Amino acid sequence: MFLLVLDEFYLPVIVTLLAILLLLCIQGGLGRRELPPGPRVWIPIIGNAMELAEEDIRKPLRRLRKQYGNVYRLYLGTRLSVVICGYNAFKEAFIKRGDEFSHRPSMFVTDMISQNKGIVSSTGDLWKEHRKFALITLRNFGMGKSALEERIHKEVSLLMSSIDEQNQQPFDPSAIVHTSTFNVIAALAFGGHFNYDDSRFLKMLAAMNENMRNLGSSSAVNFFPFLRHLPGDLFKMKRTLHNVDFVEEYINEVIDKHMEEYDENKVEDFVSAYIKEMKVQKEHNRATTFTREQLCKIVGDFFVAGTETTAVTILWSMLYLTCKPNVQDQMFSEIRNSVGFDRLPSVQDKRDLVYTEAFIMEILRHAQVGFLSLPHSVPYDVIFKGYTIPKDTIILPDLDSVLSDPDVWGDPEVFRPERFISKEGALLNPEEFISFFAGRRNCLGESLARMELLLFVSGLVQRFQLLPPEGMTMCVEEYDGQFGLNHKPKPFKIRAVPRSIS
Ligand code: HEM
Repeated sequence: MFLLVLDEFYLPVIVTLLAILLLLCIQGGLGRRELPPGPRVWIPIIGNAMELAEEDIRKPLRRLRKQYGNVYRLYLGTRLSVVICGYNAFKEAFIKRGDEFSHRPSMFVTDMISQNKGIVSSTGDLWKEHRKFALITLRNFGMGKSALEERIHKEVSLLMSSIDEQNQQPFDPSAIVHTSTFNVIAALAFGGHFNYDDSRFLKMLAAMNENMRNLGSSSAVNFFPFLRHLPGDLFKMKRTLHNVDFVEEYINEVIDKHMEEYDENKVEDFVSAYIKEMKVQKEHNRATTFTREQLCKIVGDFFVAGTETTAVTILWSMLYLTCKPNVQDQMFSEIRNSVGFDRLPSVQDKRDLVYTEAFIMEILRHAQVGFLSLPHSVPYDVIFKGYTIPKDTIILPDLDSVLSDPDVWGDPEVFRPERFISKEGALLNPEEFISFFAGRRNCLGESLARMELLLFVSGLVQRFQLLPPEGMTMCVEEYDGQFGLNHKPKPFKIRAVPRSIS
Protein backbone atom coordinates (compact mmCIF):
# COMPACT_ATOMS: atom_id res chain seq x y z
CA MET A 1 0.00 0.00 0.00
CA PHE A 2 2.76 2.41 1.05
CA LEU A 3 4.72 1.65 -2.10
CA LEU A 4 1.63 2.19 -4.18
CA VAL A 5 1.10 5.69 -2.71
CA LEU A 6 4.81 6.47 -3.26
CA ASP A 7 4.51 5.29 -6.82
CA GLU A 8 1.38 7.16 -7.70
CA PHE A 9 1.72 10.36 -5.80
CA TYR A 10 5.09 10.99 -4.13
CA LEU A 11 7.36 9.56 -6.77
CA PRO A 12 6.62 12.20 -9.44
CA VAL A 13 6.90 14.91 -6.77
CA ILE A 14 10.26 13.53 -5.58
CA VAL A 15 11.54 13.20 -9.14
CA THR A 16 10.46 16.79 -9.91
CA LEU A 17 12.11 18.11 -6.73
CA LEU A 18 15.30 16.21 -7.52
CA ALA A 19 15.31 17.64 -11.04
CA ILE A 20 14.89 21.19 -9.69
CA LEU A 21 17.65 20.57 -7.16
CA LEU A 22 19.95 19.28 -9.88
CA LEU A 23 19.19 22.33 -12.03
CA LEU A 24 19.93 24.65 -9.13
CA CYS A 25 23.17 22.73 -8.47
CA ILE A 26 24.22 23.08 -12.09
CA GLN A 27 23.34 26.78 -12.26
CA GLY A 28 24.38 27.86 -8.82
CA GLY A 29 26.84 25.28 -7.56
CA LEU A 30 28.49 22.91 -9.97
CA GLY A 31 28.26 25.40 -12.87
CA ARG A 32 29.82 28.10 -10.78
CA ARG A 33 32.71 25.83 -9.82
CA GLU A 34 33.77 25.92 -13.48
CA LEU A 35 33.65 29.71 -13.53
CA PRO A 36 36.86 31.56 -12.69
CA PRO A 37 37.35 32.12 -8.95
CA GLY A 38 36.18 35.34 -7.38
CA PRO A 39 34.85 37.02 -4.26
CA ARG A 40 31.65 35.70 -2.73
CA VAL A 41 28.38 37.51 -3.34
CA TRP A 42 26.44 38.20 -0.14
CA ILE A 43 23.62 40.30 -1.56
CA PRO A 44 22.84 39.09 -5.11
CA ILE A 45 21.23 42.33 -6.26
CA ILE A 46 24.43 44.29 -5.47
CA GLY A 47 26.93 41.64 -6.53
CA ASN A 48 30.53 42.60 -5.69
CA ALA A 49 29.88 46.36 -5.85
CA MET A 50 31.14 46.83 -2.29
CA GLU A 51 34.52 45.27 -3.11
CA LEU A 52 35.00 47.85 -5.87
CA ALA A 53 33.77 50.91 -4.01
CA GLU A 54 36.98 52.98 -4.08
CA GLU A 55 37.71 56.15 -6.00
CA ASP A 56 40.83 54.68 -7.62
CA ILE A 57 39.30 51.43 -8.84
CA ARG A 58 42.79 50.12 -9.76
CA LYS A 59 43.45 49.52 -6.05
CA PRO A 60 40.66 46.94 -5.42
CA LEU A 61 41.37 45.38 -8.83
CA ARG A 62 45.04 44.91 -7.88
CA ARG A 63 44.01 43.32 -4.57
CA LEU A 64 41.57 40.96 -6.31
CA ARG A 65 44.24 39.91 -8.82
CA LYS A 66 46.61 39.09 -5.95
CA GLN A 67 43.92 37.00 -4.27
CA TYR A 68 42.33 35.23 -7.26
CA GLY A 69 44.93 35.26 -10.03
CA ASN A 70 44.97 36.51 -13.61
CA VAL A 71 41.43 35.44 -14.51
CA TYR A 72 38.79 36.10 -11.90
CA ARG A 73 35.08 36.60 -11.72
CA LEU A 74 33.06 39.49 -10.36
CA TYR A 75 29.35 40.19 -10.25
CA LEU A 76 28.58 43.74 -11.31
CA GLY A 77 25.09 43.86 -9.87
CA THR A 78 23.56 40.72 -11.29
CA ARG A 79 25.87 40.57 -14.33
CA LEU A 80 28.64 38.00 -14.42
CA SER A 81 31.94 39.66 -15.37
CA VAL A 82 35.40 38.22 -15.85
CA VAL A 83 38.53 40.33 -15.40
CA ILE A 84 41.59 39.39 -17.50
CA CYS A 85 44.93 40.45 -16.02
CA GLY A 86 48.61 40.20 -16.92
CA TYR A 87 50.12 40.07 -20.39
CA ASN A 88 50.00 36.29 -20.90
CA ALA A 89 46.26 36.01 -20.29
CA PHE A 90 45.70 39.24 -22.25
CA LYS A 91 47.63 37.90 -25.24
CA GLU A 92 45.91 34.55 -25.19
CA ALA A 93 42.41 36.05 -25.01
CA PHE A 94 42.57 39.16 -27.17
CA ILE A 95 45.34 38.33 -29.66
CA LYS A 96 45.50 34.54 -30.07
CA ARG A 97 41.76 34.04 -29.56
CA GLY A 98 40.75 37.48 -30.81
CA ASP A 99 37.91 36.13 -32.94
CA GLU A 100 36.14 34.87 -29.84
CA PHE A 101 37.05 37.66 -27.42
CA SER A 102 36.30 40.67 -29.65
CA HIS A 103 32.53 40.70 -29.18
CA ARG A 104 30.73 43.34 -27.17
CA PRO A 105 28.28 42.39 -24.41
CA SER A 106 24.71 43.62 -24.55
CA MET A 107 24.20 46.28 -21.86
CA PHE A 108 21.02 48.26 -21.32
CA VAL A 109 22.29 51.86 -21.41
CA THR A 110 25.07 51.30 -23.95
CA ASP A 111 22.61 49.52 -26.27
CA MET A 112 20.12 52.39 -25.94
CA ILE A 113 22.81 54.91 -26.87
CA SER A 114 24.48 52.98 -29.69
CA GLN A 115 21.68 50.69 -30.88
CA ASN A 116 24.58 48.30 -31.56
CA LYS A 117 25.66 50.49 -34.48
CA GLY A 118 28.84 52.42 -35.22
CA ILE A 119 32.19 50.74 -34.60
CA VAL A 120 32.90 50.93 -30.87
CA SER A 121 29.69 49.17 -29.80
CA SER A 122 28.89 47.01 -32.81
CA THR A 123 29.87 43.41 -33.17
CA GLY A 124 29.98 40.63 -35.81
CA ASP A 125 29.93 41.32 -39.56
CA LEU A 126 28.63 44.88 -39.25
CA TRP A 127 31.61 45.76 -37.06
CA LYS A 128 34.15 43.93 -39.26
CA GLU A 129 32.94 45.62 -42.45
CA HIS A 130 32.87 49.10 -40.98
CA ARG A 131 36.11 48.82 -39.06
CA LYS A 132 37.88 47.78 -42.27
CA PHE A 133 36.28 50.60 -44.26
CA ALA A 134 37.10 53.20 -41.57
CA LEU A 135 40.74 52.08 -41.30
CA ILE A 136 41.30 52.21 -45.07
CA THR A 137 39.51 55.55 -45.44
CA LEU A 138 41.31 57.25 -42.56
CA ARG A 139 44.62 55.95 -43.89
CA ASN A 140 43.79 57.35 -47.34
CA PHE A 141 43.18 60.73 -45.74
CA GLY A 142 46.61 60.62 -44.21
CA MET A 143 46.08 59.19 -40.70
CA GLY A 144 49.61 58.73 -39.43
CA LYS A 145 51.10 60.22 -42.60
CA SER A 146 52.31 63.71 -43.42
CA ALA A 147 49.21 64.63 -45.50
CA LEU A 148 47.29 65.22 -42.29
CA GLU A 149 50.15 67.07 -40.70
CA GLU A 150 49.16 70.44 -42.12
CA ARG A 151 45.73 70.20 -40.45
CA ILE A 152 47.24 69.26 -37.11
CA HIS A 153 49.87 72.00 -37.39
CA LYS A 154 47.06 74.50 -37.90
CA GLU A 155 45.51 73.37 -34.62
CA VAL A 156 48.90 73.43 -32.85
CA SER A 157 49.39 77.05 -33.97
CA LEU A 158 45.88 78.03 -32.85
CA LEU A 159 46.50 76.41 -29.47
CA MET A 160 49.74 78.35 -29.11
CA SER A 161 48.06 81.67 -29.99
CA SER A 162 45.44 80.95 -27.38
CA ILE A 163 48.17 80.19 -24.81
CA ASP A 164 50.00 83.41 -25.84
CA GLU A 165 46.84 85.33 -24.99
CA GLN A 166 47.21 84.21 -21.36
CA ASN A 167 50.19 86.61 -21.08
CA GLN A 168 52.23 84.23 -18.94
CA GLN A 169 49.51 84.23 -16.30
CA PRO A 170 48.34 80.91 -14.74
CA PHE A 171 45.64 79.26 -16.86
CA ASP A 172 43.75 75.97 -16.99
CA PRO A 173 44.58 74.40 -20.38
CA SER A 174 41.74 71.84 -20.37
CA ALA A 175 39.12 73.63 -22.53
CA ILE A 176 41.50 74.81 -25.25
CA VAL A 177 43.23 71.42 -25.50
CA HIS A 178 39.86 69.66 -25.87
CA THR A 179 38.93 72.15 -28.59
CA SER A 180 42.14 71.39 -30.48
CA THR A 181 41.72 67.61 -30.50
CA PHE A 182 38.01 67.91 -31.34
CA ASN A 183 38.92 70.08 -34.33
CA VAL A 184 41.38 67.47 -35.64
CA ILE A 185 38.58 64.87 -35.60
CA ALA A 186 36.10 67.33 -37.14
CA ALA A 187 38.55 68.03 -39.98
CA LEU A 188 39.07 64.37 -40.71
CA ALA A 189 35.41 63.40 -40.33
CA PHE A 190 33.72 66.19 -42.28
CA GLY A 191 36.25 68.90 -43.13
CA GLY A 192 34.93 70.98 -40.22
CA HIS A 193 36.55 73.56 -38.01
CA PHE A 194 35.13 75.32 -34.95
CA ASN A 195 36.24 78.61 -33.46
CA TYR A 196 37.15 78.41 -29.79
CA ASP A 197 34.09 80.55 -28.91
CA ASP A 198 31.52 78.93 -31.28
CA SER A 199 28.52 78.53 -28.98
CA ARG A 200 27.07 75.39 -30.61
CA PHE A 201 30.46 73.72 -30.57
CA LEU A 202 30.94 74.62 -26.90
CA LYS A 203 27.53 73.11 -26.10
CA MET A 204 28.45 69.90 -27.95
CA LEU A 205 31.75 69.66 -26.12
CA ALA A 206 29.95 70.26 -22.81
CA ALA A 207 27.39 67.54 -23.67
CA MET A 208 30.14 65.01 -24.45
CA ASN A 209 32.09 65.91 -21.32
CA GLU A 210 28.94 65.64 -19.20
CA ASN A 211 28.28 62.17 -20.61
CA MET A 212 31.84 61.08 -19.82
CA ARG A 213 31.39 62.37 -16.26
CA ASN A 214 27.96 60.74 -15.87
CA LEU A 215 29.03 57.44 -17.33
CA GLY A 216 29.70 56.00 -13.86
CA SER A 217 26.18 56.74 -12.61
CA SER A 218 24.29 56.04 -15.84
CA SER A 219 26.12 52.77 -16.43
CA ALA A 220 24.98 51.64 -12.96
CA VAL A 221 21.65 51.05 -14.74
CA ASN A 222 23.46 48.45 -16.90
CA PHE A 223 24.17 46.35 -13.84
CA PHE A 224 21.26 47.07 -11.53
CA PRO A 225 18.22 46.67 -13.81
CA PHE A 226 15.71 47.70 -11.10
CA LEU A 227 17.16 51.25 -11.18
CA ARG A 228 15.68 51.92 -14.60
CA HIS A 229 12.17 51.80 -13.10
CA LEU A 230 12.83 54.54 -10.54
CA PRO A 231 11.05 57.83 -11.23
CA GLY A 232 13.06 60.96 -12.12
CA ASP A 233 16.58 60.82 -13.49
CA LEU A 234 18.72 60.05 -10.46
CA PHE A 235 21.17 58.04 -12.55
CA LYS A 236 21.34 60.62 -15.37
CA MET A 237 20.23 58.12 -18.00
CA LYS A 238 17.69 60.47 -19.58
CA ARG A 239 20.19 63.30 -19.48
CA THR A 240 22.80 61.09 -21.19
CA LEU A 241 20.39 60.17 -24.00
CA HIS A 242 19.38 63.83 -24.38
CA ASN A 243 23.07 64.77 -24.82
CA VAL A 244 23.56 62.01 -27.41
CA ASP A 245 20.53 63.32 -29.36
CA PHE A 246 21.92 66.85 -29.22
CA VAL A 247 25.30 65.81 -30.73
CA GLU A 248 23.66 63.51 -33.31
CA GLU A 249 21.35 66.33 -34.43
CA TYR A 250 24.46 68.27 -35.42
CA ILE A 251 26.08 65.26 -37.13
CA ASN A 252 22.88 64.67 -39.11
CA GLU A 253 22.89 68.28 -40.32
CA VAL A 254 26.48 67.78 -41.49
CA ILE A 255 25.50 64.58 -43.32
CA ASP A 256 22.49 66.34 -44.99
CA LYS A 257 24.78 69.10 -46.25
CA HIS A 258 27.34 66.62 -47.53
CA MET A 259 24.61 64.70 -49.34
CA GLU A 260 23.25 67.85 -50.97
CA GLU A 261 26.67 69.04 -52.09
CA TYR A 262 28.10 65.60 -52.91
CA ASP A 263 30.62 65.65 -55.77
CA GLU A 264 32.26 62.33 -56.57
CA ASN A 265 35.41 64.14 -57.70
CA LYS A 266 35.74 65.90 -54.36
CA VAL A 267 35.82 63.20 -51.73
CA GLU A 268 38.02 64.79 -49.09
CA ASP A 269 36.65 63.65 -45.75
CA PHE A 270 35.21 60.57 -44.07
CA VAL A 271 31.54 61.55 -44.50
CA SER A 272 31.95 62.06 -48.29
CA ALA A 273 33.86 58.78 -48.61
CA TYR A 274 31.06 56.98 -46.79
CA ILE A 275 28.36 58.57 -48.98
CA LYS A 276 30.35 57.41 -52.01
CA GLU A 277 30.44 53.86 -50.63
CA MET A 278 26.68 53.94 -49.96
CA LYS A 279 26.09 54.97 -53.59
CA VAL A 280 28.41 52.27 -54.95
CA GLN A 281 26.68 49.59 -52.88
CA LYS A 282 23.24 50.83 -53.97
CA GLU A 283 24.25 50.85 -57.64
CA HIS A 284 25.32 47.24 -57.34
CA ASN A 285 22.08 46.39 -55.57
CA ARG A 286 23.95 44.82 -52.70
CA ALA A 287 22.22 44.03 -49.43
CA THR A 288 24.25 46.58 -47.54
CA THR A 289 25.07 47.53 -43.98
CA PHE A 290 26.24 50.97 -45.17
CA THR A 291 23.42 53.21 -44.02
CA ARG A 292 23.06 56.84 -43.08
CA GLU A 293 22.25 55.89 -39.50
CA GLN A 294 25.44 53.84 -39.31
CA LEU A 295 27.42 56.83 -40.65
CA CYS A 296 25.99 59.09 -37.93
CA LYS A 297 27.00 56.60 -35.22
CA ILE A 298 30.55 56.23 -36.61
CA VAL A 299 31.13 60.00 -36.63
CA GLY A 300 29.80 60.03 -33.06
CA ASP A 301 32.30 57.26 -32.21
CA PHE A 302 35.16 59.31 -33.64
CA PHE A 303 34.07 62.32 -31.54
CA VAL A 304 33.85 60.33 -28.33
CA ALA A 305 36.76 57.90 -28.80
CA GLY A 306 39.11 60.41 -30.43
CA THR A 307 38.67 63.73 -28.61
CA GLU A 308 38.81 63.13 -24.88
CA THR A 309 41.47 60.37 -24.88
CA THR A 310 43.95 62.46 -26.87
CA ALA A 311 43.13 65.70 -25.01
CA VAL A 312 43.59 64.04 -21.62
CA THR A 313 46.95 62.56 -22.71
CA ILE A 314 48.13 66.05 -23.78
CA LEU A 315 46.94 67.46 -20.42
CA TRP A 316 48.83 64.75 -18.50
CA SER A 317 51.90 65.57 -20.62
CA MET A 318 51.64 69.27 -19.74
CA LEU A 319 51.26 68.44 -16.04
CA TYR A 320 54.23 66.00 -15.94
CA LEU A 321 56.43 68.43 -17.90
CA THR A 322 55.59 71.23 -15.45
CA CYS A 323 56.19 69.01 -12.42
CA LYS A 324 59.40 67.44 -13.79
CA PRO A 325 61.58 70.29 -15.08
CA ASN A 326 64.52 67.93 -15.81
CA VAL A 327 62.37 65.91 -18.18
CA GLN A 328 61.16 69.10 -19.85
CA ASP A 329 64.75 70.37 -20.24
CA GLN A 330 65.86 67.10 -21.82
CA MET A 331 62.97 67.16 -24.29
CA PHE A 332 63.62 70.81 -25.11
CA SER A 333 67.29 70.19 -25.87
CA GLU A 334 66.39 67.26 -28.16
CA ILE A 335 63.93 69.48 -30.06
CA ARG A 336 66.39 72.41 -30.20
CA ASN A 337 69.16 70.17 -31.56
CA SER A 338 67.15 68.22 -34.11
CA VAL A 339 64.44 70.66 -35.21
CA GLY A 340 65.60 74.13 -34.23
CA PHE A 341 63.17 77.06 -34.10
CA ASP A 342 62.44 77.92 -37.74
CA ARG A 343 59.56 75.52 -38.13
CA LEU A 344 57.25 73.31 -36.10
CA PRO A 345 58.43 69.75 -35.33
CA SER A 346 57.05 67.36 -37.95
CA VAL A 347 56.39 63.64 -38.41
CA GLN A 348 59.61 63.49 -40.45
CA ASP A 349 61.53 64.38 -37.27
CA LYS A 350 60.13 61.35 -35.46
CA ARG A 351 63.29 59.28 -35.74
CA ASP A 352 65.34 62.12 -34.16
CA LEU A 353 62.82 62.84 -31.41
CA VAL A 354 63.43 59.58 -29.59
CA TYR A 355 63.23 61.04 -26.09
CA THR A 356 60.03 62.93 -26.92
CA GLU A 357 58.43 59.76 -28.30
CA ALA A 358 59.60 57.78 -25.27
CA PHE A 359 58.15 60.49 -23.00
CA ILE A 360 54.74 60.17 -24.71
CA MET A 361 54.78 56.37 -24.36
CA GLU A 362 55.73 56.67 -20.70
CA ILE A 363 52.85 59.15 -20.14
CA LEU A 364 50.46 56.64 -21.70
CA ARG A 365 51.89 53.84 -19.54
CA HIS A 366 52.30 55.72 -16.26
CA ALA A 367 49.31 58.11 -16.27
CA GLN A 368 47.08 55.40 -17.80
CA VAL A 369 44.38 57.41 -19.55
CA GLY A 370 42.58 54.10 -20.02
CA PHE A 371 43.38 51.71 -17.17
CA LEU A 372 40.45 49.40 -17.90
CA SER A 373 39.60 48.86 -21.54
CA LEU A 374 36.07 48.78 -22.91
CA PRO A 375 33.95 45.72 -22.07
CA HIS A 376 34.42 42.75 -24.39
CA SER A 377 32.43 39.53 -24.58
CA VAL A 378 32.26 36.09 -26.20
CA PRO A 379 29.58 34.99 -28.71
CA TYR A 380 29.23 31.52 -27.16
CA ASP A 381 30.42 29.69 -24.04
CA VAL A 382 34.21 29.31 -24.12
CA ILE A 383 36.75 27.50 -21.98
CA PHE A 384 39.62 29.81 -21.03
CA LYS A 385 42.53 28.75 -18.81
CA GLY A 386 40.39 25.80 -17.68
CA TYR A 387 37.40 27.95 -16.71
CA THR A 388 34.04 28.37 -18.40
CA ILE A 389 33.19 31.86 -19.61
CA PRO A 390 29.50 31.83 -20.59
CA LYS A 391 28.16 33.65 -23.66
CA ASP A 392 27.56 37.40 -23.16
CA THR A 393 29.67 37.58 -19.97
CA ILE A 394 31.16 41.05 -19.53
CA ILE A 395 34.92 40.63 -20.04
CA LEU A 396 37.06 43.42 -18.65
CA PRO A 397 40.63 43.73 -19.99
CA ASP A 398 42.61 45.12 -17.03
CA LEU A 399 45.21 47.25 -18.85
CA ASP A 400 46.64 48.52 -15.55
CA SER A 401 47.60 44.96 -14.61
CA VAL A 402 49.94 44.89 -17.65
CA LEU A 403 51.07 48.53 -17.75
CA SER A 404 52.09 48.50 -14.10
CA ASP A 405 53.27 44.91 -13.79
CA PRO A 406 56.63 44.82 -11.93
CA ASP A 407 57.55 41.57 -13.76
CA VAL A 408 57.40 43.48 -17.05
CA TRP A 409 58.71 46.95 -16.16
CA GLY A 410 60.83 46.38 -13.03
CA ASP A 411 59.96 49.72 -11.43
CA PRO A 412 56.50 50.51 -12.86
CA GLU A 413 55.71 53.20 -10.31
CA VAL A 414 58.70 55.30 -11.42
CA PHE A 415 58.19 57.73 -14.32
CA ARG A 416 61.13 56.95 -16.59
CA PRO A 417 60.88 57.64 -20.37
CA GLU A 418 64.31 55.99 -20.77
CA ARG A 419 62.67 52.56 -20.33
CA PHE A 420 61.50 52.92 -23.94
CA ILE A 421 65.01 53.70 -25.27
CA SER A 422 67.56 50.98 -26.07
CA LYS A 423 71.27 51.18 -25.10
CA GLU A 424 71.94 52.15 -28.72
CA GLY A 425 69.51 55.06 -28.45
CA ALA A 426 66.69 53.56 -30.52
CA LEU A 427 63.02 53.72 -29.56
CA LEU A 428 61.72 50.42 -28.13
CA ASN A 429 58.18 49.18 -28.65
CA PRO A 430 57.63 46.34 -26.15
CA GLU A 431 54.60 44.16 -26.85
CA GLU A 432 53.40 44.78 -23.29
CA PHE A 433 52.85 48.45 -24.15
CA ILE A 434 49.10 48.04 -24.64
CA SER A 435 47.78 51.55 -23.99
CA PHE A 436 46.07 51.35 -27.39
CA PHE A 437 45.00 47.75 -26.74
CA ALA A 438 46.14 45.01 -29.16
CA GLY A 439 44.50 42.44 -31.41
CA ARG A 440 41.25 42.76 -33.38
CA ARG A 441 39.78 45.58 -31.29
CA ASN A 442 42.94 47.64 -31.02
CA CYS A 443 42.52 51.40 -31.20
CA LEU A 444 41.38 52.38 -34.67
CA GLY A 445 42.87 55.85 -34.23
CA GLU A 446 46.27 54.87 -32.80
CA SER A 447 48.34 56.32 -35.69
CA LEU A 448 46.32 59.53 -35.62
CA ALA A 449 46.60 59.80 -31.83
CA ARG A 450 50.38 59.18 -31.84
CA MET A 451 50.81 61.76 -34.58
CA GLU A 452 48.73 64.35 -32.68
CA LEU A 453 50.58 63.67 -29.43
CA LEU A 454 53.98 64.09 -31.07
CA LEU A 455 53.06 67.32 -32.87
CA PHE A 456 51.19 68.96 -29.96
CA VAL A 457 53.63 68.02 -27.17
CA SER A 458 56.85 68.77 -29.10
CA GLY A 459 55.32 71.99 -30.52
CA LEU A 460 54.41 73.22 -27.04
CA VAL A 461 57.85 72.48 -25.57
CA GLN A 462 59.61 74.08 -28.54
CA ARG A 463 57.66 77.31 -28.02
CA PHE A 464 57.02 77.56 -24.26
CA GLN A 465 58.59 76.76 -20.97
CA LEU A 466 55.80 75.29 -18.85
CA LEU A 467 55.99 76.41 -15.21
CA PRO A 468 53.88 76.28 -12.03
CA PRO A 469 52.15 79.52 -10.97
CA GLU A 470 54.69 81.90 -9.44
CA GLY A 471 55.78 80.92 -5.92
CA MET A 472 54.24 77.44 -6.20
CA THR A 473 55.73 73.99 -6.60
CA MET A 474 53.60 71.30 -8.21
CA CYS A 475 53.77 67.53 -8.13
CA VAL A 476 51.84 65.06 -10.24
CA GLU A 477 50.40 63.15 -7.25
CA GLU A 478 48.56 66.27 -6.09
CA TYR A 479 46.51 66.32 -9.28
CA ASP A 480 46.00 62.60 -9.71
CA GLY A 481 42.60 61.14 -9.20
CA GLN A 482 39.67 61.68 -11.56
CA PHE A 483 38.43 58.25 -12.54
CA GLY A 484 35.61 57.89 -15.05
CA LEU A 485 35.79 56.15 -18.38
CA ASN A 486 39.21 57.80 -18.62
CA HIS A 487 41.72 58.60 -15.92
CA LYS A 488 42.32 62.34 -15.99
CA PRO A 489 44.15 64.88 -13.87
CA LYS A 490 42.20 67.12 -11.50
CA PRO A 491 41.91 70.68 -12.86
CA PHE A 492 45.29 72.44 -12.72
CA LYS A 493 46.76 75.80 -13.68
CA ILE A 494 50.19 76.42 -15.17
CA ARG A 495 52.12 79.30 -16.74
CA ALA A 496 53.53 79.16 -20.27
CA VAL A 497 56.52 81.43 -20.79
CA PRO A 498 57.66 81.90 -24.41
CA ARG A 499 61.23 80.61 -24.83
CA SER A 500 63.87 83.09 -25.82
CA ILE A 501 65.39 81.67 -29.00
CA SER A 502 68.84 83.08 -28.32
C1 HEM B 1 45.71 58.80 -26.58
C2 HEM B 1 44.68 58.54 -27.35
C3 HEM B 1 43.93 57.23 -27.43
C4 HEM B 1 43.98 56.14 -26.59
C5 HEM B 1 44.82 55.94 -25.33
C6 HEM B 1 43.05 55.16 -27.13
C7 HEM B 1 42.82 53.91 -26.59
C8 HEM B 1 41.95 52.98 -27.11
C9 HEM B 1 41.75 51.65 -26.59
C10 HEM B 1 42.46 51.08 -25.37
C11 HEM B 1 40.81 51.03 -27.36
C12 HEM B 1 40.36 49.59 -27.27
C13 HEM B 1 39.04 49.42 -26.54
C14 HEM B 1 38.62 47.98 -26.49
O1 HEM B 1 39.08 47.27 -25.57
O2 HEM B 1 37.84 47.56 -27.31
C15 HEM B 1 40.41 51.98 -28.38
C16 HEM B 1 39.45 51.73 -29.35
C17 HEM B 1 39.06 52.65 -30.30
N1 HEM B 1 39.62 53.89 -30.54
FE1 HEM B 1 41.10 54.73 -29.48
N2 HEM B 1 42.46 55.68 -28.25
C18 HEM B 1 42.98 56.94 -28.48
C19 HEM B 1 42.68 57.78 -29.54
C20 HEM B 1 41.79 57.54 -30.55
C21 HEM B 1 41.53 58.41 -31.66
C22 HEM B 1 42.24 59.74 -31.96
C23 HEM B 1 40.53 57.85 -32.40
C24 HEM B 1 39.97 58.46 -33.64
C25 HEM B 1 39.52 57.91 -34.67
C26 HEM B 1 40.17 56.59 -31.74
C27 HEM B 1 39.19 55.70 -32.16
C28 HEM B 1 38.94 54.47 -31.59
C29 HEM B 1 37.88 53.58 -32.04
C30 HEM B 1 36.88 53.86 -33.17
C31 HEM B 1 37.96 52.44 -31.24
C32 HEM B 1 37.06 51.22 -31.28
C33 HEM B 1 37.71 50.13 -32.10
C34 HEM B 1 36.82 48.90 -32.22
O3 HEM B 1 35.97 48.67 -31.37
O4 HEM B 1 37.04 48.15 -33.18
N3 HEM B 1 40.97 56.43 -30.63
N4 HEM B 1 41.13 53.15 -28.22
